[in-house]
Amino acid sequence: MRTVNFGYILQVVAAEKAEPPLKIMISGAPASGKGTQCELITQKYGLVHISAGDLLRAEIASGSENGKLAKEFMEKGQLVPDDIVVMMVKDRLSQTDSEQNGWLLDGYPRSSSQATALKGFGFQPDLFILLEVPEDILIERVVGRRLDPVTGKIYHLKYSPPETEEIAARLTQRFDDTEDKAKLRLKTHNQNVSDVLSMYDDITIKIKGNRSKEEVFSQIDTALSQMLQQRNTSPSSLSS
Ligand SMILES: Nc1ncnc2c1ncn2[C@@H]1O[C@H](COP(=O)(O)OP(=O)(O)O)[C@@H](O)[C@H]1O
Repeated sequence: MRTVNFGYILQVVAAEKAEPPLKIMISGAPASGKGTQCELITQKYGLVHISAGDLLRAEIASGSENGKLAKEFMEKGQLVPDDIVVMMVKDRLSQTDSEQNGWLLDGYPRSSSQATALKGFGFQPDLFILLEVPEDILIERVVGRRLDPVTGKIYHLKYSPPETEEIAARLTQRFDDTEDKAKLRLKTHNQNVSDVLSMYDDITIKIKGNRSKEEVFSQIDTALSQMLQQRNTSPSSLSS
């Protein structure tokens, strides 16, 4: 008589019942707090953080032709052409870790054509987070922003200074974090944000970003945990 492997069957059933992982987009003007909030969100929810800006900086560091071309646009605070950015992001979203753990897409889409392209590949977010911060605060944040190349942690010389002298000594500044370049990036953001929002207006939450990082995260955390709760009590999960 064949023995039934109930353990395997339970695993299959559990896998089928498992909720699909969260898919989140976070958007906002330069220095609106996307990177800082992504650190906190990924720590708590285990999503894969995919930053279009980081992918582009890695491309520049690799010395590739695309990287060289991308840097020309980034130096001017302009959007890097879709034919470079779209495939980079689509390929990263398609990787197993993003599919299994869910993704937190940072700084993409930045135009309606990018949003349409991603939708064409079958990527649709559950939630679109827009961080909103007054422009004068943004400029002050950009010029004081520093990065720790060892940990990837983001600091601000005035608002979030490094914990030790050792960290302070190794901090770097992004080549596009000057006041002039920040104003160009801000102009680019303002030119595109309403087109992008119109693509996700039914799943968008707007969050005031001019508060402590903890207060901003608390509002995002509430939205994400409510979303997970709704999923677990939604008719589909009850019936399945
Ligand atoms: N989705 C995108 N499409 C085109 N260019 C992008 C995109 N995301 C980032 N970039 C380029 O990289 C630069 C840095 O982006 P990012 O690291 O997200 O910083 P920030 O959001 O603070 O401007 C942008 O100014 C732009 O030139």
